[in-house]
Amino acid sequence: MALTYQVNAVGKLDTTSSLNPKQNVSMTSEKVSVLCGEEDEALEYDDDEYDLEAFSDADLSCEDRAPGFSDSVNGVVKPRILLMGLRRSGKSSIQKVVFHKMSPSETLFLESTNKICREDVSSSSFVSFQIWDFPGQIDFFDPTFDYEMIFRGTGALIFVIDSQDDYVEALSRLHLTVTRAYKVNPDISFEVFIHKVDGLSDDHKIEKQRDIHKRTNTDLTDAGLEQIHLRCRQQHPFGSTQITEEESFYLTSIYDHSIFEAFSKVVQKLIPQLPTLENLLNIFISNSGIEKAFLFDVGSKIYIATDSSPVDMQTYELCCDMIDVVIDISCIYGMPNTEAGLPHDKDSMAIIHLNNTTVIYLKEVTKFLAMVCFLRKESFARKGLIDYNFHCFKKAIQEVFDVRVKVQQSRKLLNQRRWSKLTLTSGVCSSTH
Ligand SMILES: Nc1nc2c(ncn2[C@@H]2O[C@H](COP(=O)(O)OP(=O)(O)OP(=O)(O)O)[C@@H](O)[C@H]2O)c(=O)[nH]1
Repeated sequence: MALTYQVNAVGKLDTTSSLNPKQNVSMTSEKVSVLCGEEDEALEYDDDEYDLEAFSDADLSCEDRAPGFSDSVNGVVKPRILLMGLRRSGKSSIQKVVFHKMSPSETLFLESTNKICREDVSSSSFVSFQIWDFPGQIDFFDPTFDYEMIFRGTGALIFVIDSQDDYVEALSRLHLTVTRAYKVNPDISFEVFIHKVDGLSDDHKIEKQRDIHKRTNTDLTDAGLEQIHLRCRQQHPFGSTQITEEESFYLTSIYDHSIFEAFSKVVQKLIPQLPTLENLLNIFISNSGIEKAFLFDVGSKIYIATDSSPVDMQTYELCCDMIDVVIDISCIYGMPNTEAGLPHDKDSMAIIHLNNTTVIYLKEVTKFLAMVCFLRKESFARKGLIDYNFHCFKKAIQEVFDVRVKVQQSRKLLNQRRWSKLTLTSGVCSSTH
């Protein structure tokens, strides 16, 4: 997919004119690749669905180890993220809003999922995983549901709880899911989305979060599984919410940015290069007079890394708004007759001056990643220095990519060798029979 749009949006944004986060421009082109039978055979479909029974040995043989970003059958690295929860808790809506740019109001018309929907999200080299959306009524005791196979290859399990409903049943289902999954794969990162919080007051939200957090961990301790302690978000003493490293409970809604921010944290936990990226961002901001920098996957508005200073929701929301502005402007005024895809290319950049002397600076890093920085107007006077440091940062990121590609290639080669050895041995066996 060639990206030939050019975006050089430079303008002033008044913070009082807030942008509607629900007006997203459709611009991603996600693909679904289905691994079928043979090792290197990957078919591509647009959104497909699979029966529980369809998870045959072929799938199992594909990913029967704990996944990493460097693990897969055809050499492409795809950790699994499972979306589980009771019926109508909002699983499909989350997936559609975050990865398909569906407007939240359209999710009202989504039909209930009755099969597992599996999708590849491969928008950048760093953001590359599979999402499996499970139907609400899944039964662990159903013999056709091979949960061992599913959990064995899973990186993160997101359990969605409808906060507007009674959550007693959801908590017992969460407990069952976590205990089963942990037994099969203790490396899974468990994430709980306390969802649909748009209908709750701030006090009510915090109260529910505390209650769910407490009950979940009490149930786990009672079951002798205190080692799976799920952590809660820290509330800053001055009211703002700070995002902590190890949290597992997120207050989410598809009607604001909370769902994107929560997904960002889930995805970050699956990126092995995260400390390197964070370190590079720290070096970059400290040498450039920048206050905060994010590395964004432009298509999904997931931030894959930021420097080590705390993130507050307002800053994150401003970044999302800026990306929307850039994409909207480039969709309207970008080069015509280009292929469908991200209207974002290597020359993309945008500068927004807020009326409180803050400048937000967006610059392309790779064709799918962009850096969004916050800095004071005075620091922006040294734009030349910032651009030079950014150039060095970009080079360093490229090196991280290169190392990853090399590791992937050598793993693929190793797999192929093992595979040919195996077929050779079985060929020798059958010929001696
Ligand atoms: N208020 C509110 N409603 C939401 C939110 N997310 C989803 N919904 C609504 O919840 C309903 C159920 O959403 P789905 O995404 O179909 O739920 P699901 O968990 O996939 O349901 P099953 O496929 O039956 O398992 C829809 O009407 C959505 O519009 C949210 O954040 N806030």
